[in-house]
Amino acid sequence: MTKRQFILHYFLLNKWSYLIAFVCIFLVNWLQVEIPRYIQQAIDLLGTAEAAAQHDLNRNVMFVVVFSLIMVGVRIMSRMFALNPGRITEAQLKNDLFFRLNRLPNAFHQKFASGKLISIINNDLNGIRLFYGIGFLQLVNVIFALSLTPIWMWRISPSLMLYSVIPVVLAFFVFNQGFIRMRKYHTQRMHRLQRLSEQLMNYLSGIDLIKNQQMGPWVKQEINRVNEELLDTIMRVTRIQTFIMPLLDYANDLMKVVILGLGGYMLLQQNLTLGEITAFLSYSALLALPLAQLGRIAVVYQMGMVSVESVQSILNAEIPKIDLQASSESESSTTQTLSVRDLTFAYPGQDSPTLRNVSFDIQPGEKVGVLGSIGSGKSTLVNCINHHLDVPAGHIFWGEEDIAQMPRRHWRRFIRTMTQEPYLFSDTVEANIRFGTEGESIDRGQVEEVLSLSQLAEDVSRFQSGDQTLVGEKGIMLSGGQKQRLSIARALLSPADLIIMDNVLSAVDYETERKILGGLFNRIGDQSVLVVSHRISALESLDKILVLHEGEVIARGTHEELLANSDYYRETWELQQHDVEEQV
Ligand SMILES: Nc1ncnc2c1ncn2[C@@H]1O[C@H](COP(=O)(O)OP(=O)(O)OP(=O)(O)O)[C@@H](O)[C@H]1O
Repeated sequence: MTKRQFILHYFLLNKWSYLIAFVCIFLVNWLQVEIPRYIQQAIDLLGTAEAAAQHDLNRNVMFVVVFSLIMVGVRIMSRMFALNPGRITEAQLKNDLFFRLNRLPNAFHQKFASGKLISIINNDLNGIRLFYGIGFLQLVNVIFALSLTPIWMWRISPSLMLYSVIPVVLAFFVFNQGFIRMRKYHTQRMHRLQRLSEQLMNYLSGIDLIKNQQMGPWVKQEINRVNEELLDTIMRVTRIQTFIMPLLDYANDLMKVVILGLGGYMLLQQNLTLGEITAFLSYSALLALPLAQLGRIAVVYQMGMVSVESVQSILNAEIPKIDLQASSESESSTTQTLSVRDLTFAYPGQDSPTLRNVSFDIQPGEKVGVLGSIGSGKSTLVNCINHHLDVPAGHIFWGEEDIAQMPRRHWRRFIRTMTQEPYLFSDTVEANIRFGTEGESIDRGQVEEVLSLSQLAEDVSRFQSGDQTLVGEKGIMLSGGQKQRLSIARALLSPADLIIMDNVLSAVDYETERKILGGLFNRIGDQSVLVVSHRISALESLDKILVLHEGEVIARGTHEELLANSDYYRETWELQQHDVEEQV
């Protein structure tokens, strides 16, 4: 979508509202220029003593009063219908952005820092709300005011009108120069706001580390630097604004001087009446507000344009074509075989691949383990299987279906991944377990069952409010092991055909790990499981274990077979035996 199409698309969302506002603004402006006409006639009738003139005078005064009252009502309506679309557009855009962000692949989120996204959603959408609300109202108002008012002035005296607008034309010229300069700074301001938000998010996420490592002064200095840059841009915009905004006011004052001077001279020459000069002055007053508004329109317009660009950087980000396909509603009746065939994967920009020629199958109901040292590519393999990473076609299959050709939403109905860094929401234990299952009929018994399967029930019973205890932001109130077990409980609540556990038990002791896995395998009889770990104790009871080393599968088999055939596996096992003995 181009910028123009974007603006039009959201404009048309509220077309009826804008249409009513347009008519109302026209009416207000028409009434505004009509009223001085009656005032003019009334003033010119003041010196006449005839009864007919008295009647005309009363009629003119009545018109002024009635028109003024109508104008109040229409003005309120014009504001309502012109300002509401700004709010509606902002709300609609928030929905559109969240929808898009939810569907964009991981590659997008890796490039776009969360702080920047938050700044776009808060600051840039603010700019768009003003653009579609007050921006529209003031623009239409100014167009009508600046076109209707001079026509009426022209009708009274073309020459006085031409002389009196000279100051305004000059002010416009200078104003335009300021407008061009401001555009650059408005873009800079939005980008610096995004950077500040990005920095703040970064530092707040690591606030514990910053305190522990006494990095406070350095962080303060960094934030101060970014803040100073932002302030500098804001000050530049303000300087230009303080210079050009009053210029338009001065132009209006100057216009009045011309009207009084030149108009007074014309009055003496009897080319104009007193009423006509009064009307002229009223018209010049009518021009004062729109001229002052021009400055604000310029700011709103520029902020709106910058904001549209930022929002478009999200809305125009490409969702992979495959994910746009409607996911088929059919559920698999039986679990399929997962086949990884000759998978080689390199991250973008990497010379050597992280995974090399990896091949294995997970049969329905089979429990498979992957053992590998730190950095051997275990998480990369998991993220290829669950399609977080863009895997090449023809290497990972679910039954006969190539997962690279499957919409991700469809694929994730069959697969559940528990990661080594569980994410918890700032809510209660129960809400975290139930998260994402709204609409499904899950009773308390099921919640208690998964709590006990993940060996968390005892911990939760010790919490002051049981499973209604608030876990704090990102689960700050829980230990690392409790967080991991809570994420296991969450994953167990919603069924899946293939469960992947990526190092999820690294923060629990060997005994708890044994209990969790034992209970888990009992419960998930027919489901396939892939357990990834660098601890052999988590894998030894599985049907098959793959040994991953520097991205390659260097051995495979059962625990006993590997002890007999793989030196790497045996040495790792012997080393880990000491840890087990220490914990027992
Ligand atoms: N997003 C990424 N972009 C580029 N390289 C990456 C990315 N993620 C991981 N890598 C690299 O890929 C290699 C394998 O990482 P991976 O996280 O898969 O290992 P792992 O076996 O899961 O390690 P650990 O046990 O520490 O979790 C590492 O060298 C890592 O630096």
